[in-house]
Amino acid sequence: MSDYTVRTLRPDEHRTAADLFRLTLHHVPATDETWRRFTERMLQPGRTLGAFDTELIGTVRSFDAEITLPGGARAGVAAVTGVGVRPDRTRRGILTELMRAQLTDIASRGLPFAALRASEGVIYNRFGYGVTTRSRSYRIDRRRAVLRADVPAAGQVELWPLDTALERLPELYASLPHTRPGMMTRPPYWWPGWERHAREATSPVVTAVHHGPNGPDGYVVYTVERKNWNDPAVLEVLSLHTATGEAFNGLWRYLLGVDLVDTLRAEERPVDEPAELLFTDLRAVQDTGGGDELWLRLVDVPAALGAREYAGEPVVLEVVDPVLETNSGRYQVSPDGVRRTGAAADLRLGVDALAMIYLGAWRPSLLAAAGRIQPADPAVLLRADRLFATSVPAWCGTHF
Ligand SMILES: CC(=O)SCCNC(=O)CCNC(=O)[C@H](O)C(C)(C)COP(=O)(O)OP(=O)(O)OC[C@H]1O[C@@H](n2cnc3c(N)ncnc32)[C@H](O)[C@@H]1OP(=O)(O)O
Repeated sequence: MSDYTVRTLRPDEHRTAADLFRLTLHHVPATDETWRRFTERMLQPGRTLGAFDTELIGTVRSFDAEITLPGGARAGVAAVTGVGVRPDRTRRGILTELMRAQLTDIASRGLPFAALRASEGVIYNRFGYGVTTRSRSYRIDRRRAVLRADVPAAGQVELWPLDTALERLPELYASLPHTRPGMMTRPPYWWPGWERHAREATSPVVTAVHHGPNGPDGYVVYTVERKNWNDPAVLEVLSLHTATGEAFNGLWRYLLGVDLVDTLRAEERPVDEPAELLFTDLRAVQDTGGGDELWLRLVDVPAALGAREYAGEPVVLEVVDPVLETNSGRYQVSPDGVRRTGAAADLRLGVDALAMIYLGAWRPSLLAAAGRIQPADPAVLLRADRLFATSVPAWCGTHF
């Protein structure tokens, strides 16, 4: 029996919730101006929940977007963020109640997925989220980064002043193809966060747009940190999205030509991004890290399983969902479709492990070896690996 209640917040309660979230991240509250210009515009009405005892002690929120699936279809996803419980009320089940209420609400609105970026790796598995995309970070030493003569040069790069970028980037981003599973649309609730970052940054946030034969086909947003006259300067790629290889090459060619830069850094990039292929010395590019990027939750398991493409032979999954129990059951998954079945299960797995194989980030056989999936017979794992394989590694590329 809990001594608190959970409910959807009214708009006049949103600011208190946003400040509570900031407190849990050890940030100061939003100023009146930041609240009015940016934060308030990031909150989709009806999507912020609060937990109360005598006052607000915990909160979660989301906004609606779409995510790209293997095969190219897009499906609705609740982009979950703003998760925080007041430090004097943690570890007594408040997040658990908020997550249960939020997932029930997302399910009732017919969205098959929820997704988030996790502040810590231990929080979200228990609520059915699993790591579904992974990323790579790298650094380019500009002195060693000599472009190969055979890298095609095509198109033009043009800088957009910040006001132009704020006006035109949403449309440009929306026009670029989602070339990887995991990529997400950026609805109007996403852009004020970007604007805030760009306007409040201490170094200029620059947008360079590549123009190909049919108009803009890619862009990069970057900033250069150079504290003192003699300090080494680092160019940081904040966002890079391209429709074509020409746009990718053209934007890197441009970035390497930016003056007064010693190192270029790109974080949370696709694991197979071919940056080193551009250079005479492929060691000009050095990996600096990587890790989990997007966490996915299949909220409506049959709808979610049925929305992606598969290859190979059918496999029967027995899915266990401790939070949204109607998802639990057996599903036959095959290239011809997905249906509930009474047949014996080939694989038994939690809904969080299902998220880990769903976009191809992990092969089922690897999760089985680690004890996260239980096969009825090890021979089925090859079939399952083939069934869930994707032609290109998943990547999201949108922070929220
Ligand atoms: C998508 C995003 O917004 S990411 C941002 C997440 N927010 C933060 O990191 C802010 C700081 N942290 C917090 O506000 C809180 O600690 C939260 C929200 C992470 C957790 O809230 P709580 O109310 O303490 O979680 P709750 O009590 O429901 O925990 C449920 C279980 O998860 C465990 N757990 C929760 N958070 C953590 C954690 N950070 N580390 C280890 N275990 C944790 C609890 O121990 C508990 O385990 P049990 O069921 O075995 O007892």
